[in-house]
Amino acid sequence: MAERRIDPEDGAAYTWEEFSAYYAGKYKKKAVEAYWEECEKRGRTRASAKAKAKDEAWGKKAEPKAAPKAGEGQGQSEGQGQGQGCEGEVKSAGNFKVCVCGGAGGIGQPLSMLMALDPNVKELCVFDLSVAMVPPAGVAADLGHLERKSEVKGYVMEVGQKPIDNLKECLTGCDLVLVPAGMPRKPGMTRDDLFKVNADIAKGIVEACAKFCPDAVLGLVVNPVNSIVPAMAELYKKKGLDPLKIVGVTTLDVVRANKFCGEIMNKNPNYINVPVVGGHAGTTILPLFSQDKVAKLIPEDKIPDLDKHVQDAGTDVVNAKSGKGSATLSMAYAGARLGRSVLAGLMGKKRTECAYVKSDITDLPYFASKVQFGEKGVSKVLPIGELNEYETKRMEEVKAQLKGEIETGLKYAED
Ligand SMILES: NC(=O)c1ccc[n+]([C@@H]2O[C@H](COP(=O)([O-])OP(=O)(O)OC[C@H]3O[C@@H](n4cnc5c(N)ncnc54)[C@H](O)[C@@H]3O)[C@@H](O)[C@H]2O)c1
Ligand SMILES: O=C(O)C[C@H](O)C(=O)O
Repeated sequence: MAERRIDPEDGAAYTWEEFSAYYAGKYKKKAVEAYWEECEKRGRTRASAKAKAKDEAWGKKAEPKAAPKAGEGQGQSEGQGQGQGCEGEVKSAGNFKVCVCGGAGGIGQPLSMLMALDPNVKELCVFDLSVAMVPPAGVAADLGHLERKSEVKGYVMEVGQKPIDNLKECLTGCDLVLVPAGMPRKPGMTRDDLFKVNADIAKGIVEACAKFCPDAVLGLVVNPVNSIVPAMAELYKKKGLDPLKIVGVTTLDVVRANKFCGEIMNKNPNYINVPVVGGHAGTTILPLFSQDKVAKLIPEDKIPDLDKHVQDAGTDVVNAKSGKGSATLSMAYAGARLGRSVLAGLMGKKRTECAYVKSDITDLPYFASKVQFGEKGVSKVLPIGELNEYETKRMEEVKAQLKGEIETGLKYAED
């Protein structure tokens, strides 16, 4: 039987013939060969055997790999279907309902587009306020013309109303709710300055999710992530729900670390995956360059500046946009990367991404680290791994800063 290898892009196993045919024309032959060499060898997994059997039962040939690699992110796959039953309540591919709250905003529109393009999304709900720059129904009508199977619906709410009174149809049945609803920074502001206004916005949405889609994974993009995630996760806990359904989206830090590392090392960032741990603001952002096979070759004297570049990247975009918002397009890209991984996990294909969640891997109750997504959302919060001397020192700074930001969130949940 021909050898199959797992493509980290979608976690499925392919023969060299399938793999090279898919990437031919997208990448040079040498790059495809190098990528194949990096892919884990594996006999056909239970999940892919199952998918094939299902396809045959439908009289279909196995579908070609669904999404182009160029311009799209890659979650790391971990032993697709192995050690984890694919039977039971696992949802099948292409059947997910996703909502983007704040879906007509700067991040919301491109994020909605990327999610509408995701072959696993059957229904996409774009929710926003009537004062949004475009009516959500307009965004939905526009996205509804993409030649994809996803059905896109718009939901609008008047300012001052409550999501819990308005979002029953929108949220019921959702598997994933992405939340870029809230105010962005202007030059001179910290993310913390957004706390009160954005926590109130997030609370309204989270309360509605608790009622209408308590099993959904909630990806909170809204800042300050370091405080809003603890606040919302504690609210979930109080309602008897799983606080690990609340996931702080820190994928953009990973995307930036990969990109900047690729620039320095003259390598394709698609082959780099630097874990970024801690939190999502200033010094709490800690890229672990020592843990990636390309990044660990960066000369030691270049690390402090590169680390700072990743920490400051959000502020650099805020300043470059001169008062007209913060990162939107790169954030949408990063959010869609996380979204794809969450949906893959729900389908029974484990994926690993960094995210900021309730955690016991340090002495802080919330922390960003590698997280494994599985059939119910977060299935494992993975340990930080080995740190070098520089990273060990930085970790102390991270914890000192993050502690206070977590407390802000916990206090909000108490009040
Ligand atoms: N986690 C990250 O890495 C990251 C990266 C970039 C931006 N952000 C944050 O994402 C948030 C959104 O940024 P943006 O640039 O898209 O802002 P934006 O102002 O362009 O869009 C926000 C949208 O949220 C909507 N909104 C406000 N209140 C709402 C409510 N109660 N219900 C539904 N929708 C509501 C607004 O109408 C608007 O359309 C900001 O808080 C920003 O700081 C996070
Ligand atoms: O910097 C911001 O305010 C937005 C976001 O957190 C980012 O990192 O780009």
